[in-house]
Amino acid sequence: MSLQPNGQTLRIAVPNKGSLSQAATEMLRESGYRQRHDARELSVVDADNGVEFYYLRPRDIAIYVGEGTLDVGITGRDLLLDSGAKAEEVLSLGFGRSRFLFAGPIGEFSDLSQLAGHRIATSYVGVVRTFLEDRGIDATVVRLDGAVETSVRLGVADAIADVVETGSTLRQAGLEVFGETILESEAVLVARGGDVPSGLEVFKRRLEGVLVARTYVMMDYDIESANVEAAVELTPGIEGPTISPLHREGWVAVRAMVPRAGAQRLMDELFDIGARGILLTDIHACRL
Ligand SMILES: Nc1ncnc2c1ncn2[C@@H]1O[C@H](COP(=O)(O)OP(=O)(O)OP(=O)(O)O)[C@@H](O)[C@H]1O
Ligand SMILES: O=P(O)(O)OC[C@H]1O[C@H](OP(=O)(O)OP(=O)(O)O)[C@H](O)[C@@H]1O
Ligand SMILES: [Mg+2]
Repeated sequence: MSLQPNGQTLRIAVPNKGSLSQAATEMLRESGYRQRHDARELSVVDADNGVEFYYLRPRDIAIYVGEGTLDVGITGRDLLLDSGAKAEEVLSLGFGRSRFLFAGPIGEFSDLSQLAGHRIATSYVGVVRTFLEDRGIDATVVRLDGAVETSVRLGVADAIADVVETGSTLRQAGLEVFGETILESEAVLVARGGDVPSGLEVFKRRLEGVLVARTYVMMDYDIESANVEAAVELTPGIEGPTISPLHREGWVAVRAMVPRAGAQRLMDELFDIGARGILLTDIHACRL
């Protein structure tokens, strides 16, 4: 078994179900790790990489990591904050994005101060209590496990605080958002505060490699040497673009990583200043 430098396996918690589960598993696969093929598997040992994955409820993951039972985990920022666990965010992972907001029956609430004396249903009691306390709003928090939007119609609560992605669940329930956003969430890598478990740096670097590979593409083009400075301003790359001689007098080949977003517009601009043979290719993995 290939182990971490101190001979230990890095133990990693991964969401077993819900919104984060599939994307987390895909990201780990892209990072070169073995993942489960059957949703009933509880853990997977990847001996070649010296890691072990435990598939757990995303809500519980920060608790396992905070207690030190597991070394690192993937969960939602909102779930991490709600848990109150002694775990900290070490990397944001760019998927599972959501907003956490208050909502009430259409036309009934317009300002957060109106929540005073009312009942607010939520599955995120920790986040909501802290938010209300910080603003000195005295309201009753009703803990529900899910389907929070229905609670208002059934008379269990006057307003809700919940995860909103597209907003379609709120609309269906006849509710509307009011007040400021409580928090913006996405999937994050969490570790125990203060500790740097052996193997975490390698694991984190692999995930960062996937994030970069998803965010950037590789651009190649040929251009006359006279125009290369203008072209390089458009494609500065990360460290600096690679410029190689072409077997054609007065021309060079340029290679640079560019952000995926806007890459087509960049190709148009490069063409306009004389670049030709402009190619865009995906990056599968990288270490910067
Ligand atoms: N549409 C969404 N609904 C719920 N959670 C979402 C959504 N989009 C992103 N998330 C994020 O996923 C995490 C919640 O995942 P969790 O598995 O606990 O709930 P779920 O996806 O609602 O699953 P469940 O079927 O158990 O209710 C949070 O970090 C939340 O911000
Ligand atoms: O803004 P939307 O795109 O509509 O997504 C948000 C809804 O999705 C989740 O519910 P889920 O389907 O997980 O059911 P649950 O309430 O039982 O957790 C979340 O709790 C919201 O209700
Ligand atoms: Mg849910």
